[in-house]
Amino acid sequence: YHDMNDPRLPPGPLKLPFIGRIHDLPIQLMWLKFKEWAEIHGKENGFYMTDMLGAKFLVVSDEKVAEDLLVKRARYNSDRPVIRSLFDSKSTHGSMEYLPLMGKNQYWARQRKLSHAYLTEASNANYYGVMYHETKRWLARLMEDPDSFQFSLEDMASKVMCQLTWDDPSLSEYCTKSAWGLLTQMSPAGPITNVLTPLWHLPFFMNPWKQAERKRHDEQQAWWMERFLTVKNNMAMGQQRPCWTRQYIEKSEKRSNMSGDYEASCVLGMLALVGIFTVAGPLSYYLVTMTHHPAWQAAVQTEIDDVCEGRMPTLEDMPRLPVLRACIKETMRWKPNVPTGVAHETEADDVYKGYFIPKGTRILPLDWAFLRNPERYPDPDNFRPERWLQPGWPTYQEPLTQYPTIKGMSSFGWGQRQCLGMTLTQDELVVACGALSWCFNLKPKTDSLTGEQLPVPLDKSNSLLIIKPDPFQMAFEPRSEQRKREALRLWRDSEAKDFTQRADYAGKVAKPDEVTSAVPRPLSARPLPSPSFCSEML
Ligand code: HEM
Repeated sequence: YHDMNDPRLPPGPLKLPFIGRIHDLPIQLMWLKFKEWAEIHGKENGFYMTDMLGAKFLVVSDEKVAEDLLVKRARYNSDRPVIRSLFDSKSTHGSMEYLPLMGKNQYWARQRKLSHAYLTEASNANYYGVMYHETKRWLARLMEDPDSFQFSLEDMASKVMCQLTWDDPSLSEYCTKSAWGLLTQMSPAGPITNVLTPLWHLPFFMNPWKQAERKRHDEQQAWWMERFLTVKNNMAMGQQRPCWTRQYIEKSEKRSNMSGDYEASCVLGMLALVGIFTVAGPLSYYLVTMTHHPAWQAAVQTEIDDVCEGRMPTLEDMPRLPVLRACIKETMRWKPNVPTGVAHETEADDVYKGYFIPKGTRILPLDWAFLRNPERYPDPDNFRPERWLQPGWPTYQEPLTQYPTIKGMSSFGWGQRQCLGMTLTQDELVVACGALSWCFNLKPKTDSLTGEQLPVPLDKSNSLLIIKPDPFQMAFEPRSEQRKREALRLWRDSEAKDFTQRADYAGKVAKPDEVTSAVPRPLSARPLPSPSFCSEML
């Protein structure tokens, strides 16, 4: 630790021997502290260095610096740091499991290529209509059971991913739980072993963290494999409709360089997981911002009514809905859901602006700081969608048929590791937020006892890598009886059509009385998947 305060290194808060600067870094809402330090130590350069238990962090608070380091110097700044509480998070030893966490290795290169191709193809095929179907289901659920909106919102995002990946929306609840398990396990605010990393190395028999992770990991891998094999079996029987897994088995199995079913089941499973909380985050914050800004809500509603003349908006309407896009984008700017950004790790010693950046440094592109830069975003602490709509604001861009777009936002990361889900996110948010504003007035809820409005908190969230607001209550008021009836009709029609199409595919005839309710039935107990086939992996 002798070089921790070495003057050749970028400046930063004074570090203590061994622990560096961990003692006053709160694990809760840590991006606030990171930005506070940026205002002191990174003011001049747009970056500063800190040290946590021997790991060096270069915290970047200026987008220009992120561009220099993560885009222009991407060749050696695109690795990932190891996540202690996962087994082989970087796939250094061939586990091949978590694409977004992989080191810059052969598995990452081929899985990224495949994921990119599938996401592009799905978007060209309009995601097979899945987003409309699931959005209509969600509207119906919100009418039947508005108080469960936080559950049904995540479930909607999960159903979209489960359908795209395996053509089976009934998997959504399990998939969300599985995604939550991985998200907590990989976050600094998750298991203590991500911060006090030496604890992870206790022997297995006396190591509760390793034991718990073994169980989580094995169940997840077994489930991914079970999903993969189910699609394969269905295909053999001629009963599998299009989805990414079928596409892989049909077209990519031979052509892609995947090592076999295990790797394929992982890249597909991971794709399903990664699209749940990422999309659910901005969607939850859209509810928050709309309840707090009724005037903007009204502006979105007016725009939708003018453009769509009473129909629910579709992706074809997107060019003519700039106010909706501005409110979505401003929501993501105001309440970013990956506020710390995702770290890259450097693979070579470097010198930047005269400072030494040693190999193995973790570069943290601090999205919270980028999005609150007052020069680029005047009045950064307030929700101001007009910054995307009116000339004179630094972020204004024409034509409004194309801009604002969330694609390319700093929130999606940088360079060779930039997010692959930007188009999917934009499309899903436009469809879902558009449908919400078409159907409901989003309002605070009134307490039935006191008659007072219940607060919708602005700053209460968890502190995982991908955050979401803490549970709160709000009201979904259909904009009119007629809109309510129309939304319910849309769902009934969509559900009946989906049922018939599935039944036709399976060679059966649909019976209308088998059509299910929008409110989920309790999940039957799932049989625990067997972990045996993959336990020898690690
Ligand atoms: C608002 C929504 C989302 C946000 C804010 C977001 C953010 C990010 C960020 C910050 C990264 C890391 C970038 C970097 O290291 O520089 C990332 C990577 C990734 N994202 Fe997203 N994401 C979102 C939605 C999605 C969706 C819907 C999908 C796919 C279905 C997706 C797939 C991926 C993948 C596969 C990677 C890994 C790329 C790599 O490591 O090479 N993301 N995302």
